[in-house]
Amino acid sequence: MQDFLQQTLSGEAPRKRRGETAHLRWQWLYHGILLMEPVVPVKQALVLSAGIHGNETAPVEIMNQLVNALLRGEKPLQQRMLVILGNPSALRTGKRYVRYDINRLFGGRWQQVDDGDEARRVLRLEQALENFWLLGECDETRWHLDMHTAIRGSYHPQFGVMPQNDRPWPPAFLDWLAAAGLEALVFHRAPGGTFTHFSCEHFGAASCTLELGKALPFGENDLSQFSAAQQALAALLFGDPMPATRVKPRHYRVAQQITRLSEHFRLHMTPETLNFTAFPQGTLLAEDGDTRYYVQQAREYVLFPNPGVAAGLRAGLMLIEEGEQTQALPL
Ligand SMILES: O=C(O)CCC(=O)N[C@@H](CCC(=O)O)C(=O)O
Ligand SMILES: [Zn+2]
Repeated sequence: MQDFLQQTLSGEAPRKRRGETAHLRWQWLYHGILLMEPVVPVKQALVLSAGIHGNETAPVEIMNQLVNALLRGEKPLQQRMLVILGNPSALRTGKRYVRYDINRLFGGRWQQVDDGDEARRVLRLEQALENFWLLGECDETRWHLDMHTAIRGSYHPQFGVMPQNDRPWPPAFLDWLAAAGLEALVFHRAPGGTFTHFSCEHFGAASCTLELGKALPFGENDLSQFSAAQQALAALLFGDPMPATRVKPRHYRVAQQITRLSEHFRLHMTPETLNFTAFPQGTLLAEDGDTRYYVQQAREYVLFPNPGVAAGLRAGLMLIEEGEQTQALPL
């Protein structure tokens, strides 16, 4: 196999399903799912995924360059690695999803939608992770980097969303995210069916959804904007030098979720509102029939505002910055 992305987009299985270079063995497991293992055993196991949303192409291009360099034998591999292109059908159409947003279906939620390609794909990805982590040694470190791009522009162009739990994050993981150029980290406690929540909750992985700029079609991305992330990935995968950390990421946590409940949902933000726009306490953010969403804390920042989601799904998150005053001020 010469090009993992082209192979995946073709919808065909490769003629040769396994192979090796001087540094590694690879095995094509299924469409968009590739196992790569160094010939010398290692103690790190990484799941690297992109294309969970079919219109988020920059991370797919970045990942494909790295993987193809490994397939050509040009680079050594420092991790046992499962490489995933999440939703091949959506990648082919250039749409976020075909029928269901698969990043809301992990953790068994795929069972709640009518049978379809995307529900089966989530089951396939859950099983792939299970096999991958089960194969490993129990003292392996487990990281999952799921790379996306955002629909809107952002005051922090590159940032991470991380499932929050009571375990401390490994310092090496936080250092890597900072070196990758993430300006902000958003900690989110409520599981929302995302891939990173699933890998963190079920396998104890250190997991992060990386948001690398704005969603654009294939061929329109300026990958030079992501040089820190590319270099940090090359350091992780190949053992290249780590880029210097330019800024320490700011930390936010989710204060409330805005949910679209019905077709009456109204979001009181313009299409130009950027991610991390701040709103003062008392601002009416959205309404849906009798339900109204207001800013509750002294100041909250919006993330992923999207009035067009299906009923029952997240239409935005409201954040507070760690260290800022979190008490509601008197009105
Ligand atoms: O820009 C948007 O509205 C969505 C970008 C995106 O796909 N973000 C992920 C975040 C996943 C997480 O919360 O960890 C998503 O919405 O699935
Ligand atoms: Zn996405």
